[in-house]
Order: sequence, then structure tokens, then C-alpha cells
Amino acid sequence: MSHSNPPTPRRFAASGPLTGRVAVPGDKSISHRAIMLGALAVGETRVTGLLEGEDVLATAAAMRAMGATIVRQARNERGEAAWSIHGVGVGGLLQPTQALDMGNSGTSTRLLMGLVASHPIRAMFTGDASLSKRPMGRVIEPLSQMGAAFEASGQALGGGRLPLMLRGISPAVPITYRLPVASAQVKSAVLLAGLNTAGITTVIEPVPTRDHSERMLRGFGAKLEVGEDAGARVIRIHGEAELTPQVITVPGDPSSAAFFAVAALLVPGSDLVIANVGLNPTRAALFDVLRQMGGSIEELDRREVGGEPVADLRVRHSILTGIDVDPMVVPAMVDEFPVLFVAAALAQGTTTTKGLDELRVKESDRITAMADALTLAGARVEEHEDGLTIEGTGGDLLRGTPEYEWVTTHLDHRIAMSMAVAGLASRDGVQVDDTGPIATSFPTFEALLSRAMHGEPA
Ligand SMILES: O=C(O)C1=C[C@@H](OP(=O)(O)O)[C@@H](O)[C@H](O)C1
Ligand SMILES: C=C(OP(=O)(O)O)C(=O)O
Repeated sequence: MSHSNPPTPRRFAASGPLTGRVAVPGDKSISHRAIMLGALAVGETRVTGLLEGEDVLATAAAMRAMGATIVRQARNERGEAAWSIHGVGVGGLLQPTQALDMGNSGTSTRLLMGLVASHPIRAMFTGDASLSKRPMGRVIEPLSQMGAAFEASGQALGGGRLPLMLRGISPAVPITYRLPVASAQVKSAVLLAGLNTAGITTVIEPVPTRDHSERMLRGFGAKLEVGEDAGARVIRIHGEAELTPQVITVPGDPSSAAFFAVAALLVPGSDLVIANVGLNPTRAALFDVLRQMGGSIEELDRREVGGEPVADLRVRHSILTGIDVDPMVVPAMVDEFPVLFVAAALAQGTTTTKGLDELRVKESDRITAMADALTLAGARVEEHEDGLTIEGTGGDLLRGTPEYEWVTTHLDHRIAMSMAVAGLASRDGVQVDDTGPIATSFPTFEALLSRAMHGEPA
């Protein structure tokens, strides 16, 4: 995994328009959930379009360590690999014999903690340097209320950081939990713990977050109800569920498509089709924000794939105008702000963003990391506690990084890819200190970028 490999620096520079057609790999959030639920259903679940990135492979390795059989099969006639998963049944997870290495993946860690919490097993969770700094208190709190116990080795549990030992419990106690932060990972951890908990576990979500867990739990046959109470979403899962194996097609990841969309908007002459992009409304706000800024993004062939709305996006070079981004949209584009900042750095006028506190606890502090990176590349950026204000160039190229200086990516794939896009729209190119982390979510990023820059069909 990237955290154990030597850094792979690279310079990204302008090299003509992005044209032709690219298809981004499968959605990371949906891929994690397909493996987890497949590993809990009795019988064979088949998944195509699975993201074969390090984060998802960490989830697969952990589910194997707890008893599931997960096999990658040969490509079919359309060139897609299929994954076959034989699950252990809800309640059937086995005690892993070694620590579960979550690598760089917050989603794997928090969702799997939810699963382990209501099984009578113990699991040690470890991760790389980035993941070991991220807060786990947000899942420790509700899962402890359900009866699970957490222990930290060599540090106070109050720190809530990996490595952590989790002792699950069965029967666990069903709870009603109101989310204190807008987090799909916390919501999902509680719902997944509720799967093997007799009775009804309820999550109250004041601000809606991505709903892939709810969609997929229902798809696998769990009894799950979504209602509303005083403007909040109320999600109730009936425990001791039995999951029925499924055939799943994972749509392309909008969070990966985001880099190509912004690159095509910024590089003059670009006209690119990004195929098979998932457009679940709880995920796709970036494309609306870019349109509000004047970006030409057209949806072609809107359809449904795996129970999720999907379209091909045709993106053409556009002169963008800065805007005040509505803080209400933050959860629906939480991972897309780093690349939106790059778009803002080339827009006409000022872009302001607020309400981005959660960006400070991702793979890196994405507010500071992007402020530093864009400033190094010559952009005008002002950092605030909960966002950035960016004064755009009005369509002129960024200067790029000085000759012997590199953008620091802090083991964060989205910083690396965002600054790669900035490099394409710069005069001197942008040097990124480590492209290794890109493999966590988008292993084919550099190959697809080179294909788009040569205008090859997908
Ligand atoms: O549930 C998920 O799959 C994810 C939820 C988000 O995290 P939070 O729930 O912590 O906001 C997002 O940043 C992450 O990339 C994936
Ligand atoms: C925040 C992210 O992922 P995770 O929390 O799973 O590490 C991301 O992919 O941008």
C-alpha cells in the first residue's frame, strides 16, 4: 500500500486539450458497501465495476480475515472483472487472527467498526500515518452506547485514534442516535451495527449525507425505513436481518470524474466525455456548482445503474466566474472541494467557501493543504477557519510551482489529483511530492489523463 512505498514525485504540466472519452472507475463508497454486505449475505454476490483501489482492497482483505470468501474473476466480454463474494451471514463474522490493516481508508475503518461492534469478536484496527491521525471518537461514542468496548494501546482512549482494539458484543443494544456531525461514515457505522442487533436501531440525520448504505441495505433485503421528523431524516433498521445475495453493477465514481471535469473546463480547447458517472443527488453537487460558475457540463444518456442515477458528462472548456458556494451543499460534495478550489483559482473574480470544518479531518487537513499548495503554485488564497476565499486569475494560467519546490500531499490522494489538475492549467507545471496515494481511490488516474490528453476513445 502507498504508506509503505517510497514517494513517487511527479511534475504535471500543460499539454494540450482533453478530448475523446474516458470512463472513470467504480464508486469507492458503493464498492466498500458491496463488499461488506456481500460478505454478510449467505450465497454468492457478484459485483462488476468494483473499484480496485487500495481502500476497497483493504475492506476486502478485512472481510476475508473475518470469514468471507472474496475472489476476483476473469474479465467478461466487456472487459470488466467480476468479483464473487460468498458471505458468512449476519452474525457470522469470525474472529480475525491478525490486526485489520485499514491502510489510508477512513470509510473501511469506521464502517467495519460498526460491523464488528455487534459481533462477539475482537479486532485490532491499524492504519497508515494519515489514518492514525483521524478522529474515531465519532464512532466510538455510538458503538459504545450499543455495548462495544474500545481499548487504545499506549495512549488514552480519549485521543480516539488508531491503533484501536474493538471488542464487539452480541446481543448489542439498539439505540437511537442523533448524528452530531454530518457524516455518512458515522451513520453507516451505526446502521451496520444495527444489522446484527435485535430490535430497531435508529439514526437521526439533521443534515442529509450520502445514502448509499440505505439504498444498498434495502437492495440486500434488510428492513429499513426512512422518515422525517422536524426536518431531520430518521432512518430505522430492523435488526437480526437476513441479507439476500445480489448482482451489483457499481457506477463510475463522481468524486473521480470531478478531476476530469475540472481539467476539461480549465484547459482551452477541451471537449471531453466522461462516461458512466454516478449522479446520486447526495453526491453530485460539484457539477451543479461548476455549472453555476458558468461551466459547460451536459448530461448525456441519463439512466440507472445498480439502483443509482448515472449519465455520461460532456464537458467543454469554459471561462468560469467565482461564486459564494452555498454551505448547504457541502455534504453532497465534501470530497470535491480540493478540486473546486483549483477551478476557483482560475475563475474570474472571487469564490468563497464556508462550513468546511469536516475537511480538516480527512486524509489531510484539506483546507490548509490546498491553501499551501495553491499558494505555492501562484494562486491568491486566503484561509479561514472553515473555508477558503480564492481570487481567480480570470482564465489566465497559474504560474506553477517554483523549480525546486514540491506541493506536499500529506498522504492525501485528493490533494495529489487536484494539484495535478492545477499543473495542466499552469505556465511552469506543478510538482507534486508523492503520487502514490492516488492508488487508494483512482489507480488509473495518470493513465486516463494521458489518454484524454491524446484524445483516445475509451
Ligand atoms: O461513507 C462514505 O463512503 C464516505 C463518506 C465521507 O466521509 P464522512 O462521512 O466522514 O464525511 C467521504 O468523505 C468519504 O470519502 C466516503
Ligand atoms: C475522505 C475520503 O475517504 P476516507 O474517509 O474513506 O479515507 C476521500 O476519499 O476523500
